[in-house]
Amino acid sequence: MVLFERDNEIYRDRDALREDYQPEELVGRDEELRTYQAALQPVINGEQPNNIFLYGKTGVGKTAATKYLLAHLREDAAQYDDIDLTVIFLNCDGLTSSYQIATRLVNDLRSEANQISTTGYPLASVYEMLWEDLDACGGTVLVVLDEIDHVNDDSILYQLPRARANDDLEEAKIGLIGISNDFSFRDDLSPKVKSSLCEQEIHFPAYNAENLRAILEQRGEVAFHDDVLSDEVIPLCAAYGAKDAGDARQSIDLLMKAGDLARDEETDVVTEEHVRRGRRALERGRIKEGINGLTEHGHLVLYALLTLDLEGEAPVRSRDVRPRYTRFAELANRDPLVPRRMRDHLSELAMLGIVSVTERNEGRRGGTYREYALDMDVELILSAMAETVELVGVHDSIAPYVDAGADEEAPTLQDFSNV
Ligand SMILES: Nc1ncnc2c1ncn2[C@@H]1O[C@H](COP(=O)(O)OP(=O)(O)OP(=O)(O)O)[C@@H](O)[C@H]1O
Repeated sequence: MVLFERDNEIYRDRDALREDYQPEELVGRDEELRTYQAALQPVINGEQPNNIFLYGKTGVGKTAATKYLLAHLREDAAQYDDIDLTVIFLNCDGLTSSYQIATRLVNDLRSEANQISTTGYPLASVYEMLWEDLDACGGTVLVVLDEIDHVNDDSILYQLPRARANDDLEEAKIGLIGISNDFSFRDDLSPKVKSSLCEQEIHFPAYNAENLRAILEQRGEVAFHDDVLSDEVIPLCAAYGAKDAGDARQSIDLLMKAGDLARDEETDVVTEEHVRRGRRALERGRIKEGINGLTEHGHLVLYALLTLDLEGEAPVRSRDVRPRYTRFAELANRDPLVPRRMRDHLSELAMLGIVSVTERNEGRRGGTYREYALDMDVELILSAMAETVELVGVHDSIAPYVDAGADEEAPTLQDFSNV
């Protein structure tokens, strides 16, 4: 019996919609690419490279532009005998200190047999090794630090760009390219780091619907068979993308989700309806991830609000959520937070789009206050909160939603008269 059969009615190459796909051309980024290219020109001229700092929100093409231009730079540099170019690309996600970055760079420059341990050396010794290895490498070395805002101390951001001026390097010409989507990171840099790292700053603005359309058309052509996408699919994905955050990654994900839904249904056309449903599914995924990322008290506050909402009590003020939250915290064997901290959790839930907030006015003499209600469907929230429900018990109001056979061990709370 054949269980798996190849289905390629919809996709020509689905991988072209994945994060790791590097498009041959970047569309809608002409101006930024021109500035970036000019900033890299000294490398080809055999001059000391600029330090470059790229910033902009997530998914606006900072990494894609860097990989695209550096691939061309390498290729074009190869035709000049007097240019010896080395590029080291490091994503700083998971690397939080200058020490970790420096040891990674040393190991990237060394052979397998000469790797150093990632702990145990004084920072100054690691820098010494780094300067030696960079000089041994010689030529021009471009170090790209993507997601540079993960690095908590700025020592390396100061040391690397200034290594030559400080006489640490004689042979190698080093250029640092920092990439960040955290705007406060740039603003918080100390003046001395800012002046060396941000020699050339390039801002990548969010994409508008027209940019996103061009990007999606380019991807769509590679990923889908001809005539599979109905006319409204790409404009709709682009319009949603522009409305949300101008993030190309999010728009490409939406196009893929719509394609997957069409494929699962074994239809041979992707329609507007697939996009709309795909958007809802992705949204649910994001919310679920948001709930999963909350702390225990965040879950307890959400559980309290959920039960009040189901009992028809919402919109409800923070002070009226409190008794139930306190009771749930006690049942879970946790010390309840003070009211202000509990309110912070309600605000966080509102920021995630799980809870809606309404500002109310108490009339001429009173101040304003906020009321909270649930803004998400119950099953979705519950599916992300199984552990909390198990810890606290099943409140009467959620009983109809909890699969009876799913967890026979979970206690049921009958007596909520005091909360
Ligand atoms: N101008 C473009 N043309 C084609 N594809 C693009 C363009 N801009 C972005 N993309 C694609 O969108 C996705 C996200 O882009 P990229 O990773 O470069 O964003 P980023 O700005 O570096 O985001 P982050 O800050 O989250 O790392 C990638 O799949 C990339 O190939």
